[in-house]
Parts: sequence; C-alpha cells; structure tokens
Amino acid sequence: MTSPDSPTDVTAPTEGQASTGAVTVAIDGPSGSGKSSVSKAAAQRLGLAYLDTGAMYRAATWWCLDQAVDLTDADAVAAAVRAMPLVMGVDPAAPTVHVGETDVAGPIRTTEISTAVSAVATNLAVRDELRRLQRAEIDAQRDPSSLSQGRGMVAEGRDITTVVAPDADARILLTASEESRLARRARELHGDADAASVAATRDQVVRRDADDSTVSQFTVAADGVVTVDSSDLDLEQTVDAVLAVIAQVTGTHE
Ligand SMILES: Nc1ncnc2c1ncn2[C@@H]1O[C@H](COP(=O)(O)OP(=O)(O)OP(=O)(O)O)[C@@H](O)[C@H]1O
Ligand SMILES: Nc1ccn([C@H]2C[C@H](O)[C@@H](COP(=O)(O)O)O2)c(=O)n1
Repeated sequence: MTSPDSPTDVTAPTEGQASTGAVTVAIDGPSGSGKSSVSKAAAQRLGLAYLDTGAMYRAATWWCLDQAVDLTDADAVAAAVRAMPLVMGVDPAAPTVHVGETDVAGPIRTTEISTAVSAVATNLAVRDELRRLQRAEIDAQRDPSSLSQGRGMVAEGRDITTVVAPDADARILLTASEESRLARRARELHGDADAASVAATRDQVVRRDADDSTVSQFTVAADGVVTVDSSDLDLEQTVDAVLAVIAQVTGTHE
C-alpha cells in the first residue's frame, strides 16, 4: 500500500484513443499549486470538460465517514468506495459532486475531510476503483454527444500525467514553492497569510503532500511532462502559461 507510482506504472493507451480528434489535458501538482483554479479556467477557455479527481477522493472520504466505515480498515474502505454512487458534473463553469442524491460539493471541502482524505487516497484498492472511473470520464468526453461535444477534457490531480492518462495530448506538472502554496491556502481559508494563518494551514498542505507522496509522484515531472512553475505568477498569468503549453504541444487554441 505504500509503493509510489513510478512512470513505469502506466496503463497502455487504449486502441483508437488518439484518432478521435478530442484533446485530453492532464495536470498534476502538489496541494495549493493552483491545479483546480487553473484547470477550470483553461477548460472553459478551450471549451473542454473539467474533472477534479481530488474531489473524487474527497467524496470517497465523505461517503466512508457518512457510512460509519472505519478509515483504518482498508478492506472495508475499498468495499464502501466500490459501492459509492458518485456522480461528477464536468462543466468547468459549474462543476458538481453528488453522492446519490446528496450534493457534497460543500461538505468535501471541510477541514474534517481535508485532514482525513489521505487515509483513503493511500488505499491502493480505492485508487484502482477511482482511476477506473476517471478513465471512463475522460473517454466519455471523446464522444461527440458529450458536454464538450467530443472536444475533450482537462483532468487534474496527482497521478493523471503518469497513471490515469499517460497518453494525454498535453501533460503538465503545475508547481509552486511551498511558501507560495502555504500563503495561497492561508489566504483562501483565513483571509490573510500572516504567520498564524500559515501555521494553521500547514497540515492541509505539507503533511497531506507528504502522505499522498507515498502513493503518487507529483513533485518531479515524468518524461514528456512539461513543468509550469507558478510561484511568481498570478492566477491569470498561470492560466496563460498553461494554455501556451497546450497550444504548443497540441495545436489547440481558444
Ligand atoms: N498562480 C496563482 N497565484 C495566486 N494564487 C493562486 C494561483 N493559483 C491558484 N491560486 C489560489 O490559490 C488557492 C489554491 O488554488 P487551487 O485550489 O486551485 O490549488 P490546488 O492545486 O487545486 O490545491 P489542492 O490540490 O489542495 O486542491 C486558491 O485560492 C487559488 O485562487
Ligand atoms: N489524482 C489524485 C487526486 C487527489 N488525490 C488525493 C490527494 C489529496 O490529499 C486528496 C484531495 O485532493 P485535492 O482536492 O486536495 O486536490 O486526494 C490523489 O491521491 N490522486
């Protein structure tokens, strides 16, 4: 349960994937690097669907706690996640997360879930199941009748460039210094980035990344993955930098 995914832990491209004309963009990076904000904006500007795979791990954690599953019981957690009625809404203008009839978009962002999620995300059977669902979402957006009308999807997380979609047309590692990431998260959660706010945010950024790194490699770009460092860029500049990489490697423009 603790061996990191390496670039060799790669699923071979499915036959025919490259010939549909759809574009798949894979973006990975550590906590607070800007994956969600940047991926959503890039998807909107390109007319692509958007998949937040971190939200899927968060929803799995919410579901296990809701079902009173002991998070230290790996088999029980895996069984619960296989039975989870998860529905991801992939419109980048209004992404949604439902478990059954329950809208969990808010509940999955609580400190309780942020603190517990790594326990679920490091369960390898859970990862197998959620990766299967993620590949199905990516494949669905290659269909002309899909939300993106077959234009494709931006999917972001920790193992999208390496394991879920190593065959993506554009693969990007979005990084930022630990200092920038802590300050961003502190501002988001506490309204400022003073010493107390940064200290209160450290567990959600640094400890979580350390735990998540035991099963995924998201700090060093794998072969063929382009690094975009956003430490000294604002959000808009980062979106532009990511769009420039996508245009360069796929020819896809706004
Ligand atoms: N380049 C940037 N400059 C300044 N702030 C940014 C930048 N990118 C993102 N942010 C802000 O940083 C915060 C974290 O961004 P975001 O949630 O997109 O990161 P993330 O990588 O998806 O994090 P996590 O993996 O923990 O969910 C948000 O408040 C966002 O608006
Ligand atoms: N592909 C992914 C996506 C996310 N995770 C883990 C890592 C995080 O602790 C958790 C929540 O992600 P976030 O919403 O903070 O991006 O899910 C992962 O292991 N693999």
